Amino acid sequence: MAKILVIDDDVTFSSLLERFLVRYKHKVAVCHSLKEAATIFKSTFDIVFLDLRLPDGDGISFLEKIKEESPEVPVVIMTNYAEVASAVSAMKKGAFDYISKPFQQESVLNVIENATKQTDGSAVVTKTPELQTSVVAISDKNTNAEMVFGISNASKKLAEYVGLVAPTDMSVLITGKSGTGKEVVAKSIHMQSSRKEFPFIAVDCGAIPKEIASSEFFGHVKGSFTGAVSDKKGHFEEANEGTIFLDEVGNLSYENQIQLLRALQERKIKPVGSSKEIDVNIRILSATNENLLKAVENGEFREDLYHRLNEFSIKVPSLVDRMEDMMIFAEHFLASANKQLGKQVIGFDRDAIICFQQYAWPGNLRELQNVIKRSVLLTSGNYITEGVLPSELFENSGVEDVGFITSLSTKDNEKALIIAALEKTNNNKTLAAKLLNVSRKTLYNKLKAYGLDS
Ligand SMILES: Nc1ncnc2c1ncn2[C@@H]1O[C@H](COP(=O)(O)OP(=O)(O)OP(=O)(O)O)[C@@H](O)[C@H]1O
Repeated sequence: MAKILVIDDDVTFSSLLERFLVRYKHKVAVCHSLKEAATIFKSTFDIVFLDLRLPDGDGISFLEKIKEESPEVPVVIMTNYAEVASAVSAMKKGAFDYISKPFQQESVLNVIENATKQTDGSAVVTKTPELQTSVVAISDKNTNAEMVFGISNASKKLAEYVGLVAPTDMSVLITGKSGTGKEVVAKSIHMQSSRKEFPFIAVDCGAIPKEIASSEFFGHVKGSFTGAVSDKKGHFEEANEGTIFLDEVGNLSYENQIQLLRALQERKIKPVGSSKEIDVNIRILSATNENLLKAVENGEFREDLYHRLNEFSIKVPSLVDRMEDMMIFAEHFLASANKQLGKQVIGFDRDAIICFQQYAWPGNLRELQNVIKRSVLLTSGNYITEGVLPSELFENSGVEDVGFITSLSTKDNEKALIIAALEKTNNNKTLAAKLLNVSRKTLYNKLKAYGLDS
């Protein structure tokens, strides 16, 4: 286990590297500017991964500073292919080695092994406890056991809304396409609320036949109908003091909607066949992947119930709208697939990652999770390769552009993507701009900035 400092302003890249290193039990601190790096850096780090181009200065100057103050700390330069010459000159100035972006997982592991071998070990025992704590805190910020918070703006907004509404007792309607993680969001709201010690009961409203819905929700007494051989508690009573999550709430029959509304208004339920009312104190979270407002307009869903359920609404983004998070989720699903299947697949090779980036993921996170689990099962080597990915990932889904759009948001492969887009469109700038989802003007500015305008 090494203590590693990553200095890179590319948030996506540094987050991927951080997660990868943490998976290998390293302690990682990340900073995105030289100013931040200057405050956090101490000789107690075993290795520093340093980008050469930072917003507030040149990585080489920071390398020189480290070599002056703590010459024993190995510094690994991170470069684009185009910058290899600068990396070599950095090595002349004392850098230990360099890795190219996007990083090959094996190269990173090798460089760490070599770098830690060369240090004499004394640095490891001189670490301060305070540093260890702060480093762990940084590494843990994006995950908890079940839910991964991404780094995209859409994910940040989602986490913010969840954090805001969770401590209140408001009913929340969670919308979003199938497989985006609506139930995970509901659970997270429950776990961040004062009801977290009480039950979280998830009910799939789409799976309950309308004839038995009231018995499922409110329970029944023995003998109240054929088959009611004993008293049964309903979901509302089971969830008492806690949270009930009504998934696919749009599928409830009109009659069941009336019963549900009554229970919500009166906060009392009456089991089928019983004359006794039972007080319930529950919070309602519900989810739908349909347009419930349209169902209201069409008279299929009661407007009064809609407003009861929708005191606050949260939209969970589709995976294509949070592609910056994709590899974070992929790493998370890889770790759980390894655990479930007793395998030790290390990661994804470059072509597999590109394939992931160019696919539309209509089934969202659930599909990504399934693809990864299947791939882990089929992988006999250390890395998931294109060869084990299902064929639908290679079919032209019409969203090839999506890979470009999202990738373009990361600085380091921007130039390569622009070149690829120009090649693909035979140098037609209008089409290339369309493919990259930027305006022609933006493309011209970027061509100029990268010296591609000649
Ligand atoms: N933030 C997350 N972190 C980790 N895993 C997640 C996250 N969001 C979703 N998942 C996983 O993705 C899968 C789909 O999530 P979930 O069942 O919550 O989606 P959903 O939107 O409720 O789907 P549906 O509309 O089909 O009911 C689950 O296996 C879940 O564990």
